[in-house]
Amino acid sequence: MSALFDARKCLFYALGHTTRTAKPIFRTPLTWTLHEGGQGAEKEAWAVIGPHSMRLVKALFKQSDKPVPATSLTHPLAAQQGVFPWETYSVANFSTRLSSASDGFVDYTARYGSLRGDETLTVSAYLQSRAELGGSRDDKREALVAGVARRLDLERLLDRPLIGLSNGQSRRLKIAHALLQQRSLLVLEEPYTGLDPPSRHRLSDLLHALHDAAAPSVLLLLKPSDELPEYITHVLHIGDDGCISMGPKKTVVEAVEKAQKIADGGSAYTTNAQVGLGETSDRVLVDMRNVTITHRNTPILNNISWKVRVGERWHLQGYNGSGKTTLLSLVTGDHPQSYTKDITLFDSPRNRIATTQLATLIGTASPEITAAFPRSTTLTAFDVVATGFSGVFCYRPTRDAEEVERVHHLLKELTPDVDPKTPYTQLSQSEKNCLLLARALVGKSPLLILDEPFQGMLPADLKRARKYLQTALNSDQAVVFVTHYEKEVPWDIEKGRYIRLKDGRVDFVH
Ligand SMILES: Nc1ncnc2c1ncn2[C@@H]1O[C@H](COP(=O)(O)OP(=O)(O)OP(=O)(O)O)[C@@H](O)[C@H]1O
Repeated sequence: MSALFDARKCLFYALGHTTRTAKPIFRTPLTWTLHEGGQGAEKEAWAVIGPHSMRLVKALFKQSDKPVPATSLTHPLAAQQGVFPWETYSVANFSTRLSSASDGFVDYTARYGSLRGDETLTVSAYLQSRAELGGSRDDKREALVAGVARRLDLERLLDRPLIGLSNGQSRRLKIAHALLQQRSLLVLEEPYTGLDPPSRHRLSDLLHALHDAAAPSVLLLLKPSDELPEYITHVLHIGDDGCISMGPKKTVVEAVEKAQKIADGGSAYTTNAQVGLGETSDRVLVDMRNVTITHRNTPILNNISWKVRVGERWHLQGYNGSGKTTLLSLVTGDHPQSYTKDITLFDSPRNRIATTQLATLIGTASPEITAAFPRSTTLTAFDVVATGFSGVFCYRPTRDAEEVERVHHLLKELTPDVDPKTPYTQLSQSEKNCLLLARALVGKSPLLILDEPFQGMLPADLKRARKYLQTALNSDQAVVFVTHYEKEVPWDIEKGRYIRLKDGRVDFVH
């Protein structure tokens, strides 16, 4: 089998910058050959770790940065197939939801209501259309889609509307989409973020099998904090300084971990016994009694009763699709069925309290909000945090000096390297996530709903954010923290409260 690319002492320069005046993007000359399906001297399976990994992939395949010398980068497989190098790979990227076609605000609550027009597009129809675009022949298309749906455990979901898929389910669909393009290499950008542990294992097994059979070969792009799947044998690490180190997994990982410990003084996941716990009282902020939610005869939540009191710190857990986001949408008032259920919020029956008022009483951060936040906005970093006072998605002027100071305080604590005047769109994904967490915290709301708030954060940002949650919340603020990973919970989980959902039911609570 041919190599996808062959780089020999290759340096990359930003287009338009001469090699005389500019520094190379990556400081280390790259010598790396990626073979299909891990062929070669050893069967290699590679992961690239570091914030600029996608830039490296684009430089290698699209020459979006200039390779120097020009002869130092070749693409034997593309040459053999008579195609362009960028036609030999597809990318599955997980930073936006599938339904978000525009640059404006995406109404992430639409999934809870009655669906209209293009919102009714089903998983099955979507996959068929992607297979068609991927060039699959009519007579082969059905079988191809059925095979991909089976491998990604999507068969049960084929009749669901796209918009109804949970975060984890839509990730599997994105991988299916990339597979249907039938390229030689599948590049997955942070595929594990937001997946529950069994789904992670299943995905690793699938990627391993695909890669081994070169059907297609797989290249993973991961964050430094991600666990490396077992089947990965080799790692290429790009440091913040642009230096590249590469080789067998164990050697590279040990060296990187050592360097990181020295650089930032230890792990992000330390917890002292009492850190982060609030002072509880008997006042109940959220009271749900025997709540059941169905969508077109599909049961989503089943007979849920749950109370959240002042100062309580809750860890909410449950596998992908178990109903966590739906449960929280009843608390935030985003779910239309919340009006007709037995739910009391902040001492009022749900139908007596306006959703806009709830938005000021609850600070929320979630992958849905991250994906929905307008990308065509002119908002600056400062403005984005200030929208949190009213929980809105458009410019909201600060009212007084106290509000201005509060925004600056959070910017300093959570994004110290970001100029408050920087347009939101120019920031990295990790910086955006920190700002959206600051947005949730800015109003010091009595209730915080933090749904996987660390998703997409780089280790230094995560460490800063977690420390802030441990030390700077008011003791009477109640928090619901959603994560698949106990080590992310900012307080001592033995002392905090816990609720686990399974198939829409409360499976365990303490
Ligand atoms: N409008 C809808 N139509 C059909 N099914 C829906 C709809 N909205 C949600 N669902 C289904 O309800 C289930 C619960 O979804 P929810 O987003 O609450 O799960 P979750 O626990 O938050 O998952 P994740 O961890 O993946 O985010 C999923 O199986 C989802 O497909």
